[in-house]
Amino acid sequence: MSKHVLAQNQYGKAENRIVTITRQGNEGAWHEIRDLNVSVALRGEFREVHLTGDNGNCLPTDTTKNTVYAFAKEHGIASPEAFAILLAKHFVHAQPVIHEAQIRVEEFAWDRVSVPTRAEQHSFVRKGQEVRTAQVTYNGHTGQLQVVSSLKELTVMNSTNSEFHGFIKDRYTTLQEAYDRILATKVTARWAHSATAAGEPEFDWDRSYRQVRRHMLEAFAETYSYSLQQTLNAMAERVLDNCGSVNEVRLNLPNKHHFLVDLEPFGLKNDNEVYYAADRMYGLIEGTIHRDGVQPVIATSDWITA
Ligand SMILES: O=c1[nH]c(=O)c2[nH]c(=O)[nH]c2[nH]1
Repeated sequence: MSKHVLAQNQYGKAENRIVTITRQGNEGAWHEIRDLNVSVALRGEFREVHLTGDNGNCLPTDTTKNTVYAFAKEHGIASPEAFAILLAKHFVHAQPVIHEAQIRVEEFAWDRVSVPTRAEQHSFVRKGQEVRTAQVTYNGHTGQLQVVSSLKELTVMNSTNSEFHGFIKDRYTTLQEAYDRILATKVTARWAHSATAAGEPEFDWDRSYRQVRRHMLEAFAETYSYSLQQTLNAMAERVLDNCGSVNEVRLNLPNKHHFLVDLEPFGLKNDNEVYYAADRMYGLIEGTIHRDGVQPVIATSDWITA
């Protein structure tokens, strides 16, 4: 007889990151997305599992994860609550040893990028304001005034119009070529203003910020992308083409990978609908684009993380 008591216990797979795309309208060009973080906790007859090593009552956490992704395909995600109810009932009804299931869902909300083109059908910006910053350096000897504006934490996604193929293949390459993938990134952008703009007493900094932000978003949404590097260049060029006061743009773009979940083992076909949103590792694409003849001033050594 043990002198210790196994009290409350529960287990399951936590933080299943899942993104779904539902295609509607004309040729499925109108995309609806849902972006969830789903955690499963099962309670029931798990004494043996803890005390003797007999796993006869143990539904693997891996299975709970697979169920989340398979249910997204089979039933869709109507709402966090509806999806959680489906899952909770499934676990309890499917396995007599499971008496209670608790499903926790976080949903990340997205707005459409509003652009005057059809890109709004598949381009999204995550809800919540980005962080705006400014760095001003004034040299008393030279009188030089340097203004670098920036934004960070601006997360964007294109649910189509992104491909990646034709890359180098060496003996370590396993990446498959992609002809329709999700392209998502959390933008950190810094841009340096010309000395003329910086010295202008009436310069409208708020307006300038809004313009730069809008042009970057529009370029992200409207660029049919063959790499995040190409999108980076397009975003910076759009700003330089439209914002006369900006001389230089530096972008740090983590490639927030979304992997198509293999649903074949469950007899389900994944038609680019259900994705696993990985938060690590991530590709990190960085670069500076400046006007010809201008000396770049923005630091290239900052440590940016996704
Ligand atoms: O847009 C991309 N650029 C890359 O350099 C790269 N490398 C990779 O594995 N995936 C991607 N995607």
